[in-house]
Parts: sequence; C-alpha cells; structure tokens
Amino acid sequence: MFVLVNLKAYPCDPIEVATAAADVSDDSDVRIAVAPQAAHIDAVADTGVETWAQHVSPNEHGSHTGSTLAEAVADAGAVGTLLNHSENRLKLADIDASLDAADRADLETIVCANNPDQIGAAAALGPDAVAVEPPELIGTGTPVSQADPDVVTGAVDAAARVDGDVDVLCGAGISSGEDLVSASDLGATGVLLASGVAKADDPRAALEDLVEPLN
Ligand SMILES: O=C[C@H](O)COP(=O)(O)O
Repeated sequence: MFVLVNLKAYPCDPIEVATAAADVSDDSDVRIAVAPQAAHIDAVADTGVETWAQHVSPNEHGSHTGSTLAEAVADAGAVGTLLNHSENRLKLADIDASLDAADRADLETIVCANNPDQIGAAAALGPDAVAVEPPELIGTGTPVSQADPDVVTGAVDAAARVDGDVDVLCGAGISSGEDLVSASDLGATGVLLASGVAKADDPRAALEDLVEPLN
C-alpha cells in the first residue's frame, strides 16, 4: 500500500511529520510519502522521506507569476505531484497540461476526483494513479471505506475500464490501520490522507497506528 500524507495548509511542523514518515516507512514495508507546502519541499526532501508536491501549474518556464513549476518542485526534491485535489480543482485542459508539465519534470502523478465517473475521465488523461475522494467526507474522520465503500469499488472499476495500468487510491477520513486494510480490501492500492496525521498530537504514533496491521 502507498500512503500519501497531504499536509495541506495545516499548521503542523512539516519536518517533524516528514522525519516520522521516513522512519515509519523504513521500519515497515509500507511506502509513505509526504506532500508539504511548496515552500517546504526542499526541507522535507532533506529528511529523506519521499516528497510530493500538492500541485503543479500547467505552465512551462516563462512569464507566469505565482506559478508552481513542475521543474521547480522537482529541483527542490519532489518526485511526484497531486493534481486536481478537491481543494484545488482544475479545468480539464489544465489537468492535461499539468500532467504534461509533470512528465517533462519526471514527476509521478496522482489526479484526484470526486466520484467514479470523474475517475474514469481522469484515468483517460494517463496519470500514474487516480485518487477518489468524496469532498463531503474530507476532514471528517469518517473513512470513505466505511461511509461510502461503493465509491471506492466504483472508482477501481472505472479506472480499470479505461486503463488497467492506472493505480487507484482512495481518501477522505482515513486515519487508522483498519481504514487502510478496508481500502485495500476494496481494491485501492493506496490512500491519500491529511488530518489524521497533520492534526494529530503525535504524528509519529498516528503513522505507526496506520501501518501496524500491514506489518
Ligand atoms: O488530501 C487528503 C484528503 O483530502 C483527505 O483529507 P482527510 O484525511 O483530512 O480527510
């Protein structure tokens, strides 16, 4: 299973979370990556944890003030990027162009989507993976795997119909090892999570709890 911890704009210590994630990943068989704020990518990557960007712009080098260039996040140490998170929705043409930008910079890609229909459309754009997240469950602590298992199995089927090579993650409300096992049982090959770790009093303990059933 792949666990991608999105720190969003939470006021956590990105280095504390990254260091814990690197250690827990090393001590388990679980691939764990952290997606910090763009300004923290460099420092987070220095901890040795697999580091992702939360977003990259569709732009190439040029006059694009405020852009987050794929090339820049790769230079800072990111190896992948989320795209189209429900808190940073993109137009279809921009998802496509951001995927091209990520390809140019050799970044792995996960395109997020709300539901199985959107997952099928996202998979058709050729990312490495897609992530289904019902927006109403994000940050609630109620796991998608429990509240809406059909959306996970529907996403797995929708992606497989379009391109069997595209991995499917699920996210929203995931915080425990039990949630991770349920996600895997539903066919997901990874989870995208945020508040369960970024808002935890003890992020290391939260990560250890997450991977415990897989060890
Ligand atoms: O990117 C992560 C997802 O939006 C899930 O967030 P959450 O784990 O706080 O529900």
